Amino acid sequence: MTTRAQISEAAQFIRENTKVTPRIGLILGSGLGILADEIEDARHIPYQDIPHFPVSTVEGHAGELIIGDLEGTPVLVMAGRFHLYEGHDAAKVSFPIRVMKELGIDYLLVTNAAGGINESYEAGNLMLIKDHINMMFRNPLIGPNDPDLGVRFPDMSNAYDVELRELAHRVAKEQGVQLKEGVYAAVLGPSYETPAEIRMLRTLGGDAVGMSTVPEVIVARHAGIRVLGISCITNMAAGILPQPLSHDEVMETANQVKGMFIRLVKGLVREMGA
Ligand SMILES: O=P(O)(O)O[C@@H]1C[C@H](O)[C@@H](CO)O1
Ligand SMILES: Nc1nc2[nH]cnc2c(=O)[nH]1
Repeated sequence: MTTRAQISEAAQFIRENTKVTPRIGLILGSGLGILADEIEDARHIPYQDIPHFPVSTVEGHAGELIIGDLEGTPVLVMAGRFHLYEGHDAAKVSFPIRVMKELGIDYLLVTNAAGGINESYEAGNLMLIKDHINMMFRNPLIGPNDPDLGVRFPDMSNAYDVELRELAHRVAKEQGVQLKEGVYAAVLGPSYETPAEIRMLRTLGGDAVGMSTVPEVIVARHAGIRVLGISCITNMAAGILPQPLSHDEVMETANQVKGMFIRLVKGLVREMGA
């Protein structure tokens, strides 16, 4: 159970370690941490130093908060995120979003590595998240609701902000970047899906599958933060291609598309921060 005292303690620690007031929060998914190198006047704060923060345990997740300037906008970047499959509960995984809200962040740009379910996708595509399907059977809002943090039953009908999505399509078009748009299905992991599970998720309307993002987005919407989500399709989901899935492939593909990913995110931050 996250308390306001824990949120305030973490936020106060971060304030003491930077003079920047961030406007946009970014979460960098597996293999996408390279964007952290683009932050100017960066202040690096390891997660283990921040009160009540978990620490990252997954390869491809650096495990530090970076606060600084990106394209003229003060940002707070999570270089490395937390996952349910690491053993954290959904409230713990999404605790950083509570802290971002306390620090005054209005926008969350969440990214992840995901498997492509939609067979028109291919590894290396970027997908704008238009909606999600929560197949984690977990919810970060379980338990007593603190009305100062948000309502008991938050609306999720525009979880992935339609205006921000229009902005993303405009920026991608200007950059000549192909940007798919689809539904992100979230599962617990850490095992990848069986081919039968991928067929099920396709039937349910999923275009991509991952193991994160949903707890963070639910808390962001509870807190009134506007959300934009981008999946890097790092592999085709199980059963589509005659090859096994691996985290190495996930990180290799993310590395191959990092230039396009960084350019798009910088363009988005420039527009969102304007
Ligand atoms: O943190 P994200 O969702 O980007 O990482 C994805 C999901 C798993 O953590 C990992 C599996 O390869 O990639
Ligand atoms: N669940 C899941 N997460 C991923 N992250 C990157 N690729 C995949 C995948 O195929 N399935």
